[in-house]
Amino acid sequence: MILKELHLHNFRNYEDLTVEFAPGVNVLIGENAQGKTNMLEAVYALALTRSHRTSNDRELINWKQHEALLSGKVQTKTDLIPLELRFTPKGKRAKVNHLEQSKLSSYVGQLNVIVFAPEDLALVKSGPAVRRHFMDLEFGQMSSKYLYNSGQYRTALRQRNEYLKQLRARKQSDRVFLQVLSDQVAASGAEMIVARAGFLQQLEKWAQVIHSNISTDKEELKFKYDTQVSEDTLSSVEDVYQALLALLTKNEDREIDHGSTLYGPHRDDLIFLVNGKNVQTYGSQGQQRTTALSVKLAEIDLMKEQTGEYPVLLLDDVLSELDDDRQTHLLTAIQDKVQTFLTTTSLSGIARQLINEPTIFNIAHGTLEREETK
Ligand SMILES: Nc1ncnc2c1ncn2[C@@H]1O[C@H](COP(=O)(O)OP(=O)(O)OP(=O)(O)O)[C@@H](O)[C@H]1O
Repeated sequence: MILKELHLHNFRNYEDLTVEFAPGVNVLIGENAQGKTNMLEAVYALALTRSHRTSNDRELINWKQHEALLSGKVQTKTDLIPLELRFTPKGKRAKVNHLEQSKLSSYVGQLNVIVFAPEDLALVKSGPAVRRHFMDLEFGQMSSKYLYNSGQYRTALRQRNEYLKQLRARKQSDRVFLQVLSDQVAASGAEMIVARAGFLQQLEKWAQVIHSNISTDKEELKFKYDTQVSEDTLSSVEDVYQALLALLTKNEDREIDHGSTLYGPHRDDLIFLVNGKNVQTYGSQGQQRTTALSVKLAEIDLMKEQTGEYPVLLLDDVLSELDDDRQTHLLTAIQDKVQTFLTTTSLSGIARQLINEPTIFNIAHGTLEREETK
């Protein structure tokens, strides 16, 4: 898919701007603090209704204004889809094809994006919360069912944690209600765990080939979904539900002492193994970067497989962080198939000759100008 046109109104430091993008590589060049990341953030927000770098929507609205508007046109193989997203002090409103969506989850999925920023290179090195966030974000874009279940799970988990705290403080004593909450956590949690295991299997298939190419066949990448339920239950929602419910029921007293839920997908992790060894603990910096890059590139292929369309790729200042070899792999993998937005302060650290006919935009003080091709 291609984001053909984007309109920003009072979004961050953009007052009012309409821009037409190219289907290939769009390079956004500018000095620091001019609005390059804000532009990528706008594309990301138009896709997912929220920012990739803040959870506070107020930050997205221009400081001097009360509302912001993003709109755009997405070209898929078959349709041209108008999208609109309004940020107001009362919340967000989203339209697809000019029709207001009552749930944001029915809006997400029209425009699929993958963002790759320097902090993503730390996917392997960081704590498990980063990898859980990665799974939820990417799988949520590919499956509205996953998005729905993870929302249900968050709500059930919050309620159960609150109730455990009340039991701990002896403000409540009803264990039957705890079981009702345990059942809700186990039901949506089981859906999430089985879906994650399935998606990871698919993603691993793509990532293995890419990793093997980048490492010139010297390394084999494998994924391990690290979850509290036994591996042989992972193909059945009912089996995972029973296993999770049993864990929650058996450990009620411990959980009341903790005042929080200790079992479920919010405690899971994803482990990357290179040649059989955990790359987080034993991998070199280079192996960790290759793993992160392989996973990101694999996502592109998986999204195409799952949705029938390539996503839009956002590369936020990431090329200069990669050596020539990895830059070459990245650029050859995406060119001529994935619409790409790439920010940089200068093209000098980038193997420019690797980019076929880039469309260059100069960004300064929240304005953007397309460079004429010579
Ligand atoms: N809500 C807002 N309203 C108005 N301006 C804002 C708002 N949020 C951020 N800015 C301004 O946007 C600019 C930062 O833009 P951005 O993060 O896109 O920088 P950048 O061009 O990517 O720079 P760098 O190369 O340093 O990452 C800053 O000048 C900041 O003051």
